[in-house]
Amino acid sequence: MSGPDLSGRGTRAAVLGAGSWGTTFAKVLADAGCTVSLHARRPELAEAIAESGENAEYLPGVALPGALTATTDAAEALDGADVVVLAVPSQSLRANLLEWTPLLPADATLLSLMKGVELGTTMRMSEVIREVTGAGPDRVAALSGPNLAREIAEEQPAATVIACPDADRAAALQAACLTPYFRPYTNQDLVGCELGGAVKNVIALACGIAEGMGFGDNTRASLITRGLAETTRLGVALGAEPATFAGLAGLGDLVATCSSPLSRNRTFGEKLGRGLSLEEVQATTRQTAEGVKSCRSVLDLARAHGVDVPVTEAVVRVCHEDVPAAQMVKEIMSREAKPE
Ligand SMILES: NC(=O)C1=CN([C@@H]2O[C@H](COP(=O)(O)OP(=O)(O)OC[C@H]3O[C@@H](n4cnc5c(N)ncnc54)[C@H](O)[C@@H]3O)[C@@H](O)[C@H]2O)C=CC1
Ligand SMILES: O=C(CO)COP(=O)(O)O
Repeated sequence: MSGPDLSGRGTRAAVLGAGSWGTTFAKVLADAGCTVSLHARRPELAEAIAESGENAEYLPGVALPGALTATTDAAEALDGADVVVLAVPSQSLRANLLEWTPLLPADATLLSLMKGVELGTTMRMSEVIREVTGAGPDRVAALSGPNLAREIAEEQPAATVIACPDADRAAALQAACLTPYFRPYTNQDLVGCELGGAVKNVIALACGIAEGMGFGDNTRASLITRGLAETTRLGVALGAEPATFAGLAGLGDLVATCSSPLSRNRTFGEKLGRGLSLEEVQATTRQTAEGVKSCRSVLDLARAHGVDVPVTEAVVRVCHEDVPAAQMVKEIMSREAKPE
């Protein structure tokens, strides 16, 4: 086995980022038997979590387990950690990691929960992690799947994928977060799992826009299916396994996110579809809708590899080029007719 044994009790995990998903996944790890330190940026949030056993800002009403503590001190959170979980917005990962890298335990597994592609570099999150920390490929993993935080925090059953090129490391992570309500599968296709997660946010924005315009289930199903086709094309061009996109990190996450009112990306799109401007929608939410920024890096990545991604292109035009949603629909529906 190439990594440390993380299975069962005794695993120490640091979760960096105390938003919706970081807090929820910290609870999953604690429920699976790990000792968990959750790092929050703001002292008042860490204090409130410590005092009330609840992250009232992001997950009101969810009782957090006793094995979970919260701190604003990154060194304290990372001290002796076997697993370091990264759960900040994708575009802030690099800056955060520059600060945290000197504190990382030497052989800790670095697990990304993030679903985005870095603007400017078009790097996936695992690539940013490796570049900033210098960690080898066997130490860096990603978790992705149909995992709307609120549902998992309420212990509604869900499955997910842990992707790592090192199968032993993936299996150890699987054991560290397996609970009666959370079922992780392993996969060695890191590229496919990360891309599935990042691109589905863009497709969910498109589905939200369609919903906001008053369109129904046929439109959503068409966007999901053609969105999956373009995600798969891009993934395969980058070396991913096509089968990954039929799995939990592909179709599974796409269906959940494109259909759920809990999705921040879908909800963001819905407001755009109702006619609000990007700035107006941004003013209504503090939480991260990754697709709003990542649509541009996904498009850059696709162009760099000569891959056609019409749904992503349409989302970029509505979000960043002031193209009205109705015009976007006209453009997408008048593309050249072709075989499926
Ligand atoms: N919420 C969900 O249901 C799920 C989210 N994800 C992914 O997990 C990642 C984190 O998402 P959430 O926890 O939902 O986000 P969130 O918006 O709820 O929380 C983000 C956290 O990062 C912290 N942070 C650190 N540096 C920051 C900076 N420079 N700017 C803004 N915030 C900063 C914030 O204080 C906050 O605690 C995203 O990539 C998202 O796509 C993945 C699966 C499910
Ligand atoms: O990734 C998610 C579900 O798997 C969460 O989606 P949102 O970021 O759109 O809320």
